[in-house]
Amino acid sequence: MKGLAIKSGEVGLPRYLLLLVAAVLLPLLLGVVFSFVAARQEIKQELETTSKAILHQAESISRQAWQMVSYLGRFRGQLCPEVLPELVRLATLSPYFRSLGLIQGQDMYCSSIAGDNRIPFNEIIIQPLPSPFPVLWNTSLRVTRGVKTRPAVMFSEMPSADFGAFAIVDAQYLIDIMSAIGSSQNYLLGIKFGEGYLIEEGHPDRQAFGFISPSHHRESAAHDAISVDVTIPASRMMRLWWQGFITFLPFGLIISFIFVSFVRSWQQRKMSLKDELRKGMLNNEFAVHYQPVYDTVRERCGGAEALLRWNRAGGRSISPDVFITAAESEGLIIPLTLHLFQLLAADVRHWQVPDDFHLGINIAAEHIQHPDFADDIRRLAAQLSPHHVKITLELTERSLISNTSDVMLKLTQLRKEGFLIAIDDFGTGHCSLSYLQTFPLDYLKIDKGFVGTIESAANDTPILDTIISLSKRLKLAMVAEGVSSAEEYQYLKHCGVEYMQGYLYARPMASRQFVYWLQERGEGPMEVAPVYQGRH
Ligand SMILES: Nc1nc2c(ncn2[C@@H]2O[C@@H]3COP(=O)(O)O[C@H]4[C@@H](O)[C@H](n5cnc6c(=O)[nH]c(N)nc65)O[C@@H]4COP(=O)(O)O[C@H]3[C@H]2O)c(=O)[nH]1
Repeated sequence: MKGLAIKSGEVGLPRYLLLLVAAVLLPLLLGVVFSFVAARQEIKQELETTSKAILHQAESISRQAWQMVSYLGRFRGQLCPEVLPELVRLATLSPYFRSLGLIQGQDMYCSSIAGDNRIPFNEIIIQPLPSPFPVLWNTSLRVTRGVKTRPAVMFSEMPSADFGAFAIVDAQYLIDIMSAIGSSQNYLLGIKFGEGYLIEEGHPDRQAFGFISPSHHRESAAHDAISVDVTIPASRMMRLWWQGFITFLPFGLIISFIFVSFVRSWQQRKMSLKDELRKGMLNNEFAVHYQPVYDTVRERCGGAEALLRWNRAGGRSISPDVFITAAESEGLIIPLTLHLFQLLAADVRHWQVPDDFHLGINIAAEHIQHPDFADDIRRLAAQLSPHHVKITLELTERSLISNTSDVMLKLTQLRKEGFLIAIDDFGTGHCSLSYLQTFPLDYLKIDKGFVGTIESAANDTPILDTIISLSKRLKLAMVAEGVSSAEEYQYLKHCGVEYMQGYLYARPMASRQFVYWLQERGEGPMEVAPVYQGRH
C-alpha cells in the first residue's frame, strides 16, 4: 500500500517545532512588550510629577517676587538715600532675593547692592532691554552685574517711564530644588522664565548619557510664563523596563510552560491518532459496511453504498466522521481509501448480485487530485467487475471546486469507461450551482438533512423541492439519503426521486449480512406502511 509508507512524525514536524518555539517565545515577547508599555507609563508619570513639583516651587518664589516688586512701588517720588536703608533691609531679610532696586527710564538709580548709583539697567541684567519696556516683565538671566557666577531671575514692574521697581531672585534656590528632585535619577532639569536663559541642573551631555527624546516634559504657568523641561535618561527607562520584565518573568515562564504542555499534548494526540490509523490498517481493524439503495422505479435493490467502519481492538468503535476527518487532516485519506479498496475486493468475492448492481464509494477530494487516482479506480474495477459490481464514485462538493480542469478531465475519462459519478451530501458544501452543469455527473445525492425536513417542516420544504426540481432540469438521477420514515418515502416517491437510501429500507451492514439480506429482500419491493396524513 503506497500511502502507508509515510513515516511517523514526518508530516508537520517543522510546524510542530514552530509551534513549540512560538509557545515559549510568545509569552516572553508579550512580557517584553507589556513591561515596555508599563515603563513608558511610569516615565510619563515621573515626568509629570517632577515638572509639577519644580513648577510649584518656581511659582511660589515668583509670587513672592511680584509681591515685593509691587511693595517697592511705594518708593515712587522718593530719593535714593531716603529709601536705600529700607531696600537693603528688605533684600537682606526676605528669602530668595539677590537685589532689589528702583528704575527711572532705562536706568537703575537705586539698588540694595549698588546703592545710590545710576547705572543703565541693561548693564545690571547683562542683556538688552525690550522696547518698549513692559509694565510687568520677568526673565531668567545667565548672570547679573553683581554676581557673575550664578543665574538669576528678574521681575520688574514699570507702571510709567519715570518710575519702576525690580527684584532679582538668586537662581540657586531653583537649582537646589531641581538638584534635590532630579539627582537621584540623573534627570536633566531646566527652568526658564519668559524668553530668558534656560537654567539647567543635571548631566548636561545628553549625547554621551543616552537620553531618550520622548521623555521630555514642559509645564508652563501662563501668567508667569515659566516653563520646565524634564529629560529622563534612557538608562532610567531601561532600568524600569528591565524591572518590569523581571517581575513578569515568573508568570511568563508559567504561561510558556502551559503553552508548551498544550502544544505537546496536542501533537501527541495528533501523532497517536495518526499512528493508530496506521496500526488500525495493519491490524485489520477496519471493515466495510454496506447500506442498500432502493430503486423506486424497478422496486428492488439497485445497489449499495460502502461505508467504512473502525472497530478498535478493545471493542471500541470510532465514528467515520471522526476518523475520516482525521485521516484527511493527517494526509492518510489516500492510504485509507486504498485500504478500503482492498477490503471491498475481498468482500465482493462472496457476492452474487444482478448485472446492473452499483456500489457507491466515497472518494475524498485529495484523492481525486492525486495523479494515480484514475488508475487506482481502474484497478479496483478490474477486481470487482468479474462479480458484476459496477462502481459509482461519490464525490463531495469540495472535490469539484479544487483544480477543476484536471478533475473534470479525469471524471470525463472515467465516465466514458463506464463509471458513474454522484455528487454526495448535495447542498451542504460550497459548490456553485454552475458546477452541476459543467461537471460530468449522473446522480445527485440529496443530503439527509434536507430529507429530514419532510417530517419536521410541516408541509413546507422549499430547499428540498428546489433541489429536486434542479436535478430534474439538469437530468440528474436522484438518490435521497437518510430516508427513515414512510412519510419521507411517500413524499420523495411522489416527487419522482428514483433512489432511496436510509434506515427505512435497510441499515448499513457487514458484508456477510448484506449477502444474506440481498438474497432475502434484495429482489422485492420495499414494505412501506401507508401514510394517512397525505401532504401532496
Ligand atoms: N440518521 C440517519 N443516518 C443514516 C441513515 N441512512 C444512512 N445513514 C448514515 O448516513 C451516512 C451516509 O454516508 P455519507 O453521507 O456518505 O457520509 C459519510 C461519509 O462522508 C463518510 N464516510 C464513511 N465511509 C467513508 C469512506 O469509506 N470514505 C470516505 N471518504 N468517507 C466515508 O462518513 C460519513 C458518515 O458515515 P456513517 O456514519 O456511516 O453514516 C452514513 C450512514 O450510516 C438514516 O436513515 N438516518
